Amino acid sequence: MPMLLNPREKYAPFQPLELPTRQWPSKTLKKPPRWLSTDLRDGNQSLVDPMSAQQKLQYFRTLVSIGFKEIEIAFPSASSIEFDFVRGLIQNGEIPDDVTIQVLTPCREDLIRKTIESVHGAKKAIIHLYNATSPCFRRIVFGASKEATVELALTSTKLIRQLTKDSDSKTHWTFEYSPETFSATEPDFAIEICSKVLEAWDPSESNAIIFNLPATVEMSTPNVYADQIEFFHTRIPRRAEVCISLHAHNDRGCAVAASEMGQLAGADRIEGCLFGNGERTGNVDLVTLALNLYTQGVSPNLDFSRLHEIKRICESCNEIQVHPRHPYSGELVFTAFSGSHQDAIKKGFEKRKEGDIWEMPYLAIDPKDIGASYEAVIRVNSQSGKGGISWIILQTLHLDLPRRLQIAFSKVVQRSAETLSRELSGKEIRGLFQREYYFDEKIKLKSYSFTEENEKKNIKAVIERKEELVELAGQGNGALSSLVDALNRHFDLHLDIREYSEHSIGAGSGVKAASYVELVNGDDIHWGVGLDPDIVGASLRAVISAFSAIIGEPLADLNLSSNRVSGHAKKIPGKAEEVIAMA
Ligand SMILES: CC(=O)SCCNC(=O)CCNC(=O)[C@H](O)C(C)(C)COP(=O)(O)OP(=O)(O)OC[C@H]1O[C@@H](n2cnc3c(N)ncnc32)[C@H](O)[C@@H]1OP(=O)(O)O
Ligand SMILES: CC(C)C(=O)C(=O)O
Ligand SMILES: [Mg+2]
Repeated sequence: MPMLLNPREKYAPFQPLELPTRQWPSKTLKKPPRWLSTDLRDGNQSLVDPMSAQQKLQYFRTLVSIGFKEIEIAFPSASSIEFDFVRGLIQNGEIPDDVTIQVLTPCREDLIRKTIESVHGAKKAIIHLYNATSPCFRRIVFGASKEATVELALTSTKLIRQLTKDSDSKTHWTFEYSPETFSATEPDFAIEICSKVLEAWDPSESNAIIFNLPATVEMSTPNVYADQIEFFHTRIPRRAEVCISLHAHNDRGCAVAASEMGQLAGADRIEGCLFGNGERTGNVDLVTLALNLYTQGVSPNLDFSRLHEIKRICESCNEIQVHPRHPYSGELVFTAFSGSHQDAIKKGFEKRKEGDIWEMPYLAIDPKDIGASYEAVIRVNSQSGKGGISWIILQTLHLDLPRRLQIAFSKVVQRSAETLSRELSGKEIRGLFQREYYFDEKIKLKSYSFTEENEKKNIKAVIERKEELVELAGQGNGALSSLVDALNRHFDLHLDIREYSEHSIGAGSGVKAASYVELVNGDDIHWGVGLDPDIVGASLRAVISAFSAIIGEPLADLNLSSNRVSGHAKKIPGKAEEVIAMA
């Protein structure tokens, strides 16, 4: 039997550079970077089927509407689709004056010429040149020495300079150079090659050269990348004429952290893709980076206030779905199913006043800032508790349930969720509530009147069930107790009120009263809910609602004069499925 190699023995640890002078760990992010979207280049080149021209155009317009001012639109020498797309944008006047397009080229003369030809007539363009600089690539991919690697970059830079800023073209040219595989390149060599490219291009402060320092593959922990960036930032000559750009891939899942730490370490610009699309595990997610800034009180200068729509467009163009747990944009990221989370969020919303600093249990940002409603925040399944369930009732029916009613109703919902083994929708929960507490209005309060006698209230009421009218009469200290007395006398019951509360719904002429009554009849306990424009009417209806549940059967089927209704209150008549089907 051959011995299995322990995979650990296959890998050598990445050697971080020594940087005892590092400053970045004690810094914080205070301003947004320059953003570049490479969705239409790095994102596009990694798709199973690259986007059609139509899809690229839709994507481009979306990026512009978000507010991107620098957009890498293509690798023009790759295919006629890419080349023609660039031409189309320019010729059809699709590029706003404040947007600069960027195109990528390798260090090959024919491909450089084709790339520059593609942007002919553009008002502003960034020509982005790359060659790999790490020992692994020099040795394995190019078979090239350091000198040859520098020479390749220099020859290409000079050619680009000659064809662009030294030409009589009217385009405003910016140059970007990427030492591809920077994250695996010797830091001194990265400085050496970039310094030579810098001299060859000879930028100015007003039109800086962009050095894009990619973590083409993430090699180590994000702090190691940040050290590499700070090393570069503090040693590259003519720093004022240099823009340091980051281009982090996500092989180890740390691209966001690496890009944030890289900014602390001195970077000015970020390249990435929406929702983290891009080669392999993707480029850094620009949505996450931008919205992370919001949570620190920094405006990213990108508009994600309609994130759902942006996501839909990207999913259709990339033909890749955004994961439901993806930060900020995933379908489930603002949703709490579990009881204690729901309870905390409900309390957070109750205590929050308009204009307060956002301080919400479990919610990093206000869903409204990305165009999401609060409806998805609380969803109910068998792990949910009273807090979340009563929040849904408050949001949808405007009923602010008393605590003991919350507990009672959450048991009803819990049973349904367990029976169905799935989430219940808001509509289903509303249906259960109406079914349980309005009792389908099987027994209705038709009319009532009061007279006073010796500080007591006498009630005469008529209730109806299936067109049968029943006249009741009773006496009590108040309206509720007189109706309870009338029901007890007529149906030979021992009803008593254990708890009562009320509140108004709405304001002005449309105001309504909501009343909640907990009735006890021996072992049977049930809540009733009443709604009426009048507070007394709402209270009486709440009593009838609880009474209906306690007797648990249609009124006509009772032996009205003698039989006590026995057994427990009827909570959910029939199976949960039937109730939900009725809701
Ligand atoms: C990290 C990145 O994302 S870099 C961007 C990668 N994007 C793409 O590759 C998408 C578009 N690419 C293409 O359409 C094609 O690869 C082309 C048109 C550029 C070149 O196609 P081909 O000529 O068929 O070559 P191929 O695709 O095999 O490319 C590899 C060759 O380019 C060389 N090469 C790779 N990178 C570079 C570079 N930056 N500069 C110069 N040459 C390079 C390789 O060493 C290899 O050379 P060899 O053929 O002498 O061994
Ligand atoms: C071309 C470069 C910037 C690149 O995409 C990478 O290194 O990941
Ligand atoms: Mg890349």
